[in-house]
Amino acid sequence: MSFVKLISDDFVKNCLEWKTLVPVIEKSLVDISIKNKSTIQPARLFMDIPDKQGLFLAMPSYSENDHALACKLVTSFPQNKSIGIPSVLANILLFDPITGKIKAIVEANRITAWRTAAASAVATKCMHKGSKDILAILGAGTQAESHALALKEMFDFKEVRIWNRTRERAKILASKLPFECTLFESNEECVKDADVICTATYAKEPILQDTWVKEGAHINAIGAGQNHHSELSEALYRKSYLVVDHMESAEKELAGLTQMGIDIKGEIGNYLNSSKTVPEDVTCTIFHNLGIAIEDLVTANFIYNKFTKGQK
Ligand SMILES: NC(=O)C1=CN([C@@H]2O[C@H](COP(=O)(O)OP(=O)(O)OC[C@H]3O[C@@H](n4cnc5c(N)ncnc54)[C@H](O)[C@@H]3O)[C@@H](O)[C@H]2O)C=CC1
Ligand SMILES: O=C([O-])C1=[NH+]CCC1
Repeated sequence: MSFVKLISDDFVKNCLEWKTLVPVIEKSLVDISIKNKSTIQPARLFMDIPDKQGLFLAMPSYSENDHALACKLVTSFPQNKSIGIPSVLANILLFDPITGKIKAIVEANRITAWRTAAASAVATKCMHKGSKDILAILGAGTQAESHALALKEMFDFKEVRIWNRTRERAKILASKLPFECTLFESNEECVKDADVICTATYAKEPILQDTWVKEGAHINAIGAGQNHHSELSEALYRKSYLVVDHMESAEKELAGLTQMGIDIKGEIGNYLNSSKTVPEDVTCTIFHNLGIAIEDLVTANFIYNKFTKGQK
């Protein structure tokens, strides 16, 4: 009799390091941009849970190269934080790609935090050729933490700044990070002269304005659920060069932007494999990090392989 393997967040924690995860995520972003059916990922399903302001998402994907079939089931309940539970809770189901039989359930809270930040690190390296002295993070939750860790590790920023709506949470985040951070009362002051900015909140109104952002800055836009473009102002989009992780997903999830006539220039995988390049004269660059299933698949598969090796 065979059992479904259960892999906990504690096991995941011991497997993940940025220097190994970032190349795995980079390869997955290139693979998904090659439209040849060996990597399959439909736009994900969103189900609203209106009375809880919650969301349920189903994110299936398949990779022939990785010999893996997976589906992440993830919820986003922003009110959870008030009762001490993470807002985003995820599990990844891994299936045998030959038979379709389930083989493991991987707890994926940490995977979600880390694969998203790894994708932002990959995009920052690819899209931003300027200096990397000042990093500004708007938000102080799980994603803010993983982004601070990943980007500091990858680029060794001289200064890491944090702004949050409530200063208390920014202080808690700063106390957890293994390096010094500067806390800001104002989001405008926080991003002034920043080379790279990450937005990782549930803000439904823009928390980043075009006039605050210095020329040449790079922005990773991570937050705000189904309405993914609410954190940045329309004017900022208009003056920036916008790239996404997955075009098919963006057509759905960023429809509000395209309806305003804002052009999505391409998928990050096209830039990573040099089939497209970011022009040198752009004012600012934005990577819209929607978060895609193939990133979850490759990370869960990587963890599963470590888990099963340990059992032999
Ligand atoms: N792109 C991706 O792959 C992923 C995106 N997300 C999104 O990232 C965002 C953050 O997620 P987590 O860090 O897990 O959540 P969290 O609950 O740990 O942190 C949320 C942060 O948003 C701030 N915030 C909440 N409402 C706000 C508002 N109206 N204005 C300004 N700040 C506000 C909170 O103070 C907190 O700092 C969410 O929008 C979530 O949907 C989450 C996981 C993956
Ligand atoms: O990609 C992802 O896992 C998520 N995006 C928004 C909430 C969870």
